[in-house]
Amino acid sequence: MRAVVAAVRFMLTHAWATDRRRLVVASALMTVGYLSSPLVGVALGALTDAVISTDTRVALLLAAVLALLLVSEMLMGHFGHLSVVELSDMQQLHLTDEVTRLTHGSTSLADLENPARVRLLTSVTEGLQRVRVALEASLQLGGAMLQILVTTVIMGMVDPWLLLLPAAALPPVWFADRAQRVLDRARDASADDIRLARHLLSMGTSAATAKEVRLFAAQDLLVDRHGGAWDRTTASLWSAHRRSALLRACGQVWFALAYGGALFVVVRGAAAGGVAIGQVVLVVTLAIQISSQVAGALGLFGALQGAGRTVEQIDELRASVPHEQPAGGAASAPAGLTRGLRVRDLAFTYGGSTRPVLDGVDLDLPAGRTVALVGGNGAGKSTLVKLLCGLYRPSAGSVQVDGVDLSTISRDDWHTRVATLFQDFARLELTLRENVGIGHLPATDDDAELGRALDEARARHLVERSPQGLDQVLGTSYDDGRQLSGGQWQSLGLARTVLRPDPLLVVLDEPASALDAAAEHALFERFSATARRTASLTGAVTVYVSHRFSTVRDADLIVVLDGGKVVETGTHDELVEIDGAYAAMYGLQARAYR
Ligand SMILES: Nc1ncnc2c1ncn2[C@@H]1O[C@H](COP(=O)(O)OP(=O)(O)OP(=O)(O)O)[C@@H](O)[C@H]1O
Repeated sequence: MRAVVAAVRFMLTHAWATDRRRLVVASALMTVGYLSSPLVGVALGALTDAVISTDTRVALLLAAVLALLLVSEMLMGHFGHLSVVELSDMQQLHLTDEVTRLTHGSTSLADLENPARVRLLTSVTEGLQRVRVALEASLQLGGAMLQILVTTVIMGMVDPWLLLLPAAALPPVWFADRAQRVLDRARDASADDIRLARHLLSMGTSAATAKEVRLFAAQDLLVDRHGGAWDRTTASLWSAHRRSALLRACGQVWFALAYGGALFVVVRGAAAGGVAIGQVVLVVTLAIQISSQVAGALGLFGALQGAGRTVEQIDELRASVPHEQPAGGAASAPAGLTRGLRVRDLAFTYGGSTRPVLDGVDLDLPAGRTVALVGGNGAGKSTLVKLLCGLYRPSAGSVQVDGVDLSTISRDDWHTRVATLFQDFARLELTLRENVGIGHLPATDDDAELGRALDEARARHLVERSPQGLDQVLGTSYDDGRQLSGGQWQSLGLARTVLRPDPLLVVLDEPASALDAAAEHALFERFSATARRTASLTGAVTVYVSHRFSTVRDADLIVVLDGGKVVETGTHDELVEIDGAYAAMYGLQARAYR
């Protein structure tokens, strides 16, 4: 019941704010349509009496009224639907926009990796389809309630016992409520399988993964797993639908018994001579109507319960995203760095795990310097980088920005001062302009600024060789889209990074893993020039993660991580001198290249 109230309140408030004239017109048309049905019963009863008393003039008049009422009953709902359909589309669009905004609203990656939140998002996106019909269902439910009320009053005027008939509809409402909950629980429980099925489908159909799928001949596996996920989902939903239908049937059987009782009351009255034939016709007509009215209202009730659940889940999503308070703290990031970044006794454990990935990390990353993070797979390099970027909150300890705890700085503000290029940077199937402009959105329409970034990244030729220039769409999904090679995408990624104005932290996390050693060296040379310029302007710290020691050796400071702890720090020469973990890794790679 609570979900129905939530749905009706949301739909009507939103429709009123969007287009109140259309809402009023739709409500009026539907009300006229719904009220026509009980009036048909009244006209039919009166017509019967007029025919029996051979009053032809009244009978003809009533026949005309009856015809009008029947036409109105058929057409008003249709015109009501036409006036409300556009509003319904606008509502669904509004909610879809809001869900998209809420999905992007959380600045912490941990929220996106939280299984409960991911499940909630799946249920909400599935439920958005149901919301589309909810405005019309709200108006129809209002009309149906009015219709039942008018029908009851008319029947009560024939025999007060008949006033009890609509009360007999309460148990079916209760059963319908239970039935809907059974369905909702099954839908929520299937959210993981639905997500898995979608993921498997996109793996098989997206160009990015299709080559591996084909080369590993994994199509059958994907199809089987996809089928399995859908089988589990449909089995669970079918079983829920069966239980739900049984519950609804219990309510309907109950109502059928009450309906039979009502007819018995009237027929007995007619047999005793206390009820006119016209009134018997009236009650039989209304009693037939009321059973379909109650069944219709129950159906609408179910649809609104589903939509209301989605509206409540969107509220849950809204509550989980901090809106009023800026994420992180209220302080602004400094204009420039003089001391640099300090990491103090930092520990981090991923949600759902008890094992810390970083533990007791202490580091000084001096302003204006280049720092390389090295270590074996899973040592914690990327995690440390994400903590420096403010994408995760530390489990213990702190990151300090010129002595100010990063957790007290507004996260949005900090993010505008961080320039990154990750190994899995986003390759957007949008225009070349947008792919670079996302590094600093205000510059998206500034061709000169984009040109500067593209020059620094040595990617200008990509624009020159594209028929549409900066407005060339990238990717293979569109007819006129242009696909780029791995290295060309990398150059665009770099242009995006250098477009960021005045960064305080520049991060390159294995951006060149797809490049050969010479290309990686060229990339870092280009990047070092930019890093030096940025460092002189803002004292920015540049952190890069790489497994290529030919690149690493040029860093001002090298940090060696192992098992989530810092095991060595120093320059290349110092670390070779110590002859520890770094020297061993460097020696191994140097021998391999000899
Ligand atoms: N999102 C995540 N959720 C849970 N555990 C994670 C997540 N990301 C990484 N880990 C775990 O944290 C540990 C450190 O991973 P991280 O990616 O920081 O290592 P890395 O040093 O960058 O490794 P590589 O050189 O292989 O990229 C690994 O054991 C990994 O399994």
